[in-house]
Amino acid sequence: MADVAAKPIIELQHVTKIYPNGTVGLKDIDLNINHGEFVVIVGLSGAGKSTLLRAINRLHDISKGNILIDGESITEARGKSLRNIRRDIGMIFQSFNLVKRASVLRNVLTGRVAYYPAYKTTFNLFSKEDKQRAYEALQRVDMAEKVYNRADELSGGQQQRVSIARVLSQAPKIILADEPVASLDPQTTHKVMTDLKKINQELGMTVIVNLHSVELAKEFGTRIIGIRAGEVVFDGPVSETSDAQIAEIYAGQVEES
Ligand SMILES: Nc1ncnc2c1ncn2[C@@H]1O[C@H](COP(=O)(O)OP(=O)(O)OP(=O)(O)O)[C@@H](O)[C@H]1O
Repeated sequence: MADVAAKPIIELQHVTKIYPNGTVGLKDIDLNINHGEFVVIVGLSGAGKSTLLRAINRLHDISKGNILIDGESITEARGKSLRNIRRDIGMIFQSFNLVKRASVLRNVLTGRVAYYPAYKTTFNLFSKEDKQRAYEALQRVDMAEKVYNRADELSGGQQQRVSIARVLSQAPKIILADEPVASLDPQTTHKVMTDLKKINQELGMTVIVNLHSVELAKEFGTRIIGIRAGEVVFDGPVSETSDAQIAEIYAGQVEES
């Protein structure tokens, strides 16, 4: 049992991503992320943070290397096994990616589609259990009273919380959040980050969040990974990370103190 618990949930082995136009997105990245971690990825715009998250769930194919999810290669997976691995990975986007004209409930239920054959989701044949599950996910982010509202009637922060509920209804092992608070005001930002933290602590889901704000990274993360020009330039526990180290991620230089 101890061995199973010790196995990382995500393993990146020599991962390189080169875009078709020749831009190097990721350069020979080796990284292990353990079950239950709350990892924050920081770095300048263009450093490769989104590329890294999109490589993990294979929204982007990588050019070299291998990525294992819970011991299984998502890089090599095809068909049903790829779908099954992807079901274990939920994604939260800066722009929420809700179906704006659909109800909140309908949006959250789409988190279940990977569990159904296509025809059932086309005809809205979600089970009673899944509707209950969707409602509970909305309760967890304090959005249950909006269950029948249309998504486009909600504020940005509310839409992001609905997108978190959608991920929860998917019941993944991993949540990837790509700049989830970049377009939100400070108060709403706090609420969304607190929801993610609670989900991590109470449900044990592994969370990886890309953030621009170092302050938020220090407040919510337990581990900081710094990316610069497609490379990991820092990796350490938040509690032991100094401001000078963070400055180095951004500037490429250690500040003298
Ligand atoms: N589809 C693409 N084709 C070519 N180059 C791309 C593509 N997507 C990203 N890039 C490039 O890859 C590098 C990493 O981009 P990425 O979006 O991962 O950075 P980021 O750290 O997430 O930045 P931001 O914080 O602005 O979102 C950048 O140089 C970017 O211009």
